[in-house]
Amino acid sequence: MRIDVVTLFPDLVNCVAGCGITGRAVERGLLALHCWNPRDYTEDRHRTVDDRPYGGGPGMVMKVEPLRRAVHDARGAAQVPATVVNLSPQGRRLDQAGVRHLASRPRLILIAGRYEGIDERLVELEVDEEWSIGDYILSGGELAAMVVIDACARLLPGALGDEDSAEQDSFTDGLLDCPHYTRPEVIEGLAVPQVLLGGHHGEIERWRRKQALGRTWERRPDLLEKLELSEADERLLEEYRREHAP
Ligand SMILES: Nc1nonc1C(=O)N1CCN(Cc2ccccn2)CC1
Repeated sequence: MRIDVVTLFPDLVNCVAGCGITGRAVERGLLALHCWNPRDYTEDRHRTVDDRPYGGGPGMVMKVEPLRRAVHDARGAAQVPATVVNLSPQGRRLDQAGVRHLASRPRLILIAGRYEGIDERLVELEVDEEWSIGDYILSGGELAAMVVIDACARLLPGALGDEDSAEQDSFTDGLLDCPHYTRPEVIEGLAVPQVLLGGHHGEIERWRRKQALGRTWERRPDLLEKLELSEADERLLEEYRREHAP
């Protein structure tokens, strides 16, 4: 998978290529990451990428031309056609289904805007999809782009080692994760649940599934409403509810 990012801060975005699962995906050739700086596509001596908004108002707006030239060169850097994505609070809210959709594209060009935003005509001329990583305002699209890069990289075949794929599995079925514990067995009087110490794998899996169902019910009932639970899951959840009734 190739991801190009149009950004005024390539050093920030390139951090994902240097460590962790994303760094390993790049090392293994699973993911190619390239940044394109609109400032390199300016033609004035001040290298201007933004300007005042028509109609007045606070802040600055990113100009079309430098962005468009950067997108054009990003498109031309590889044969495979790209899906151009603008990261913006106005975009569709990103969830795991959205990540699966984006990770299924052979190429993405992510536009990381700054300031008050980008001239709407760039969106009309070049952007295929707009995505938001959440209903809050960042200082720019770079962190949002890095979230997309990380979440997509984890879905690339071969990106996760065994130690990571379990974590991925626990989220792909739409439930929150169960609690996790490691040594020592007791901290400040808080003991690890006995079932996890007994070595009975069937019981451990049952307990973990029940905890995942129960925590989802308690913390994110909206996620549970989207799921068709099996009869076994319904029974486990009912057991959890009985055990945790206020
Ligand atoms: N939340 C988010 N999920 O994706 N991106 C964000 C996010 O907050 N930002 C900050 C503002 N940037 C510039 C901007 C402002 C207004 C309209 C379009 N672009 C984009 C990226």
